[in-house]
Amino acid sequence: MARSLASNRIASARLQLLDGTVPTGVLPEPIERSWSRCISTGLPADMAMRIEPLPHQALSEICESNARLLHQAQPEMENLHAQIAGTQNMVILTDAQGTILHALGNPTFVSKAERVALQPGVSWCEENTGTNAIGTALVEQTPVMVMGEEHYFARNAFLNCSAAPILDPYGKIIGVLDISGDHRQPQAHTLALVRMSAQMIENRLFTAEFPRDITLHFHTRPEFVGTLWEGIAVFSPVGKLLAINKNAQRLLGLNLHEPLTGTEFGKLFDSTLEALLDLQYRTGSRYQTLRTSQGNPLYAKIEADVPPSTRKPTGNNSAKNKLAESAVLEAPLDTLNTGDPQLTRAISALKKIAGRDIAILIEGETGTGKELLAKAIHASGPRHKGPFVAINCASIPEGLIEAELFGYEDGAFTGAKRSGARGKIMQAHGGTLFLDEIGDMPMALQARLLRVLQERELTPLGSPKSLPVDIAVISATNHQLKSLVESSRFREDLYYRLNGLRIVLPPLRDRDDLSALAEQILDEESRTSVKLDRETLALFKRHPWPGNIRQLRNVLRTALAFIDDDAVVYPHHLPEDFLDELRTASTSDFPDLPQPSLPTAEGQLIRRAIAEHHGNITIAAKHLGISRATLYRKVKRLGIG
Ligand SMILES: Nc1ncnc2c1ncn2[C@@H]1O[C@H](COP(=O)(O)OP(=O)(O)OP(=O)(O)O)[C@@H](O)[C@H]1O
Repeated sequence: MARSLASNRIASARLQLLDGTVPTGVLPEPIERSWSRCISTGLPADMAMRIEPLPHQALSEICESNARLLHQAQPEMENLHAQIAGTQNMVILTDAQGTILHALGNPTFVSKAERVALQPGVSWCEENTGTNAIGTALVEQTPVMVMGEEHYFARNAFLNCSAAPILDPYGKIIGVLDISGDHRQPQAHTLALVRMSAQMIENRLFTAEFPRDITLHFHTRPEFVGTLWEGIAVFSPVGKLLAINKNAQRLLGLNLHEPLTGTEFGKLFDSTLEALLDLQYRTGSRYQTLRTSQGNPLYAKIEADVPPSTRKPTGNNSAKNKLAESAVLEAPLDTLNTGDPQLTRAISALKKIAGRDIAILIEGETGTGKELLAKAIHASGPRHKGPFVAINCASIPEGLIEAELFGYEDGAFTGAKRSGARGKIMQAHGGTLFLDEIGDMPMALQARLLRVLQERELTPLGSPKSLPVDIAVISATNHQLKSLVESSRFREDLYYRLNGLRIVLPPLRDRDDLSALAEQILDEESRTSVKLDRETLALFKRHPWPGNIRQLRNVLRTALAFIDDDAVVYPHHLPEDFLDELRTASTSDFPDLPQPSLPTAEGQLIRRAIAEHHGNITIAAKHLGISRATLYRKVKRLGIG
């Protein structure tokens, strides 16, 4: 019904178009503007267009001058193509003039004559081809979707197209990524997919452009650093901005159209580049926290070609102190209290012992927020100006964990850095050491750790001297540590040392505050106010949530990419994995669950997560907030090799 109303509206709009006028308020705004532009340039809407691809030589020259774009776009196009394989769609890349450089997919959905339009060398600029996603995205400088008869020329009505401009690191449009397909297919998620892939290409262009400068990857949430949503800014060694991506401009609250090149680091952040690099040098960590010039917290990964060991700390103490103060930015304990009674009790117990250096042990399933809680405890206590140093005992190879924790002296073992290294325990001096997945710490190290905790001093590998160390210890585990003690896999004496106060974080399925938690996450994830539909909340309440709050965050983040103008998350916005898990968990309760529809943005995220974690499915699954089994199933279904 809605469909036929829409097609009646567009049919009558087309009749007016043939009379040379554009109806107002009938078409989406970018289409209306584009039709008006086409009319004002005298393009006749009923013109019988001839498609003339560029001759081979001219196309080769254009491809050569766009080699950088082609090189960085190709892998993302292949990813995208793998996801839409089997649907009637093509992935297309054009240059900044709208000329097709590369197209993937077999356009069997169109006639031979129409196929010509989708091949390399054909121009889709608005001036020649009228309203179309590629040309209109170039003029509007924003992602655009053009459906069937919204195309200015009737001969292009066989297509539904979604296109997003691709910007170079200096903010200039250098091309367009587009998915074009059969106009009879639903296109609900295509624009989001294209937008995400264009962003990935932009991030690749960034990294490739500045291999030898100082690059900051940052976000307001630590887990977003290194993802599609991260902000990237590149600085010269003297702290002048060389380039910045759109995400970074948004995160820093900057005007997207203002020229920014040359801006001083200190104008964008509440610190100097020198101080940040010093902090990296002193802590030995590329991951640092800092604030925007308006005081908003950010998490950053620093990529500097200057090896930290060759840098000397500057004597600029005020800048250093300013940064050290801003190094702890976690939410205080109260913000984690969203109304679950078990958590309320835990937070009240934690407040009572604040500042008493009682070792805290946090138990809870994966993704229940153990690390977030540890950071909040640190931020709420008297050590909050000191460092918070986290170490994941499960992810460091057994042979390296000792050196990581205790540090080593110059030449302690082959392959060690000549200058030696401070271990994580020493890095946490004056602050908090967070031992994540403590249950996986090898037995031999448990004895050494126990000694440090008892004697409050440590001896680096290869050193004859002990050094005093002042740390608060918080540990966390997905297991019940007591049962590891009972099966002799964890030392009892260490267990009691670590367990001054035991906090058990409830799994999400048992929490009473799911709705409040989801709202809080939506507030954090979205710049505008977004609501959960009643049915969505009902589905949430029935879901087993094996990935807990991490999974909830990922589900909401994906859904946000797909929501419509009414800013409400409906069940059909939810990702496939979530619905799959729900179907498995409650087949009879929800016969109306949205049916699977490939492609979704999930495939994209999964590929990225697997690549980023070098094929490690366990860590990729954790990063995505889904179980290993679900990830394997998904990988198989999407044919991700
Ligand atoms: N109370 C909360 N409010 C909002 N987001 C939360 C909350 N607790 C956890 N999260 C989010 O869930 C994700 C996982 O949190 P965290 O890393 O602290 O969990 P964890 O229990 O330490 O996980 P793991 O055991 O797998 O290391 C993060 O994205 C975090 O931001």
